[in-house]
Amino acid sequence: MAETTEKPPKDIESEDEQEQTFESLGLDGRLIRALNKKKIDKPTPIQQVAIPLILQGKDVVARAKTGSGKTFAYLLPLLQKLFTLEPKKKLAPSAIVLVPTRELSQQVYTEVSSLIELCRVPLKVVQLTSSMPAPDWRTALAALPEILVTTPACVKKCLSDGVLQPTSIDESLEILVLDEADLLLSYGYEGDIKALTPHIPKRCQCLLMSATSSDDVEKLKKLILHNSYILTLPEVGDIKDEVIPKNVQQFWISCSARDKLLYILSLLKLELVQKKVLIFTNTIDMGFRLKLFLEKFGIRSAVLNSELPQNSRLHILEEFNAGLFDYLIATDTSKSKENEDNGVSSIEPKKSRKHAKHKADSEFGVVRGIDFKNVHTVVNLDMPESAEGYVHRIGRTGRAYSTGASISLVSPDEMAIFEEIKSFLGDDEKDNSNLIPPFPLLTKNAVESLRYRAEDVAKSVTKIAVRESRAQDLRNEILNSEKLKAHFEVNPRDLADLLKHDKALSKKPPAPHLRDVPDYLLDATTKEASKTVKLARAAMGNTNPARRHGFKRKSKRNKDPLKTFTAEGHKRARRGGMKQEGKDGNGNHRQKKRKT
Ligand SMILES: Nc1ncnc2c1ncn2[C@@H]1O[C@H](COP(=O)(O)OP(=O)(O)OP(=O)(O)O)[C@@H](O)[C@H]1O
Repeated sequence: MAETTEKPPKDIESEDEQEQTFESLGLDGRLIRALNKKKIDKPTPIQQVAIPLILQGKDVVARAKTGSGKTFAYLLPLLQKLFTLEPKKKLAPSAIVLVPTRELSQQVYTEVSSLIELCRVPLKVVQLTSSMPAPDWRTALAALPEILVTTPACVKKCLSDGVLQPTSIDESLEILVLDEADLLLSYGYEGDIKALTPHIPKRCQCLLMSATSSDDVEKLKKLILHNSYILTLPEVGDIKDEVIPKNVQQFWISCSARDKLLYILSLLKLELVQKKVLIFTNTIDMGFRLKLFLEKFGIRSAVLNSELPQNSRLHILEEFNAGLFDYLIATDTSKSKENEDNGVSSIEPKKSRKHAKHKADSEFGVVRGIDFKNVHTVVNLDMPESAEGYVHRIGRTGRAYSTGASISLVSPDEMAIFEEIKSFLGDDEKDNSNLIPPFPLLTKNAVESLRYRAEDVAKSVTKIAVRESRAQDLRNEILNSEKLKAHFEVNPRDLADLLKHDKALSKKPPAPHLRDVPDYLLDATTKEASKTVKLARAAMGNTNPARRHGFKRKSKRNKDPLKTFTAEGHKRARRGGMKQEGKDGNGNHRQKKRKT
């Protein structure tokens, strides 16, 4: 099999130079009008390259950074191809989109359904999930949908249960998409994909979309792509631009593990970050500990983790995306990590840990590929376990043409992974690239002004309180999940306003003196920083939740306080080699690492 690698034309390599339109890519007028209704009028670089090639019928392996618009890059030409297909009685779908998780399946399904509706074309799409009973699969496929969105495991089950006939697939299948291809094998779908491959007809156009390249993608290419012409869209620009979108500003804060709650409180309470905020923790218990802690200061948030029932997870995502709450605490670490004897997790009794393991959903993917809408700030309360995990977390902001920021709270124990991340991103000491500088808006004074209150409250969030809240939340969500199931069945795209996920878990309301930060506690620098962030938010049209739905097309560089503001603390930090931030000697540790 000959493999051809083509580079995209020079003029589309740089995002700044692009001038292509959806019309010039050859896209159908109905699709363009549908996109306009979604306020999308300019293709992203990956769309500019991939759409014409897919329209020409080529197999494409598209690799592009997170949030670069890969979903439309394949969905738009896929739909256009189906618009023009001869109508004939087909016993299997013409297009199958395979994704690694149910969340992604729901996301893609919603996107296709909405495009079909806006285009007013008589195409049918169905979604199959492993939680659906087999008779439901039969019913869904009996409606003879043109498009099937599902996971590889479901397709295999459809084949083995006779719900899908291999001969029908052979007759019908025109396009097969493997979305988030880099994850499919790591989610353990190799056997499922192998069960499908013998039935993929030679003429079927195959598309592999992924955010990172890996041996798994190579393996899939060999497994799936059997046309002689394979087109690989190579990395664009240098590695830094490729891995993390340019429009995301990354920062870090050095603090001890013990001070992490204090630091996040300072960031949120002093309003030094733009909302909406997505906060990552490595354990579910830490997620609940943070939620309870913030609640005491009148900051409401929701948690998202693998333990929650699927309907609740989908609904939390919908509510967050609709702007119904501003702070979402997500736990994305693997189950094995959750069950390790580390940190807060270790407090769980054996029985409960077993329960958590049992409950956690293997098809859950809180981060990878999920399109959190209009997240302006990602905070790593705990550092991720790998550089790849960091890239996927940070990729939840700055999607397509929007801007965003990330702040990583790094304790001395996490310096090693932080250094690994920096080197992965190409943060080179020698060329002074300083890709992840210290966060400039939070001064030592501001943090210290909240220390007493934060430490006092942190003590009251006991291990037992965390455990009880976690169990209570799970019970609530299981009940909610039943209601949501009925709700989704009747009205899948509506929002159930009555089921709020950011409800307070503690019985006592926050003490009035903790709700507001008294003026005398704030220094002039922090007041100015907070005012600037608020002004920037207003300038970016980010004050009214309804307006957050709009897509920010241009980065507002000059209005972004992170680009213009310099706090005293930051200057000192630079001069003093981070000493100002850490009693714990992080700066020294960092220096030492750098020399090696
Ligand atoms: N041309 C465009 N203009 C503006 N917004 C766009 C455009 N294309 C896609 N988007 C929006 O950008 C966001 C990110 O797109 P998408 O989810 O397809 O990214 P992705 O490359 O698949 O990311 P990931 O690798 O994280 O899955 C979505 O909200 C999508 O609606």
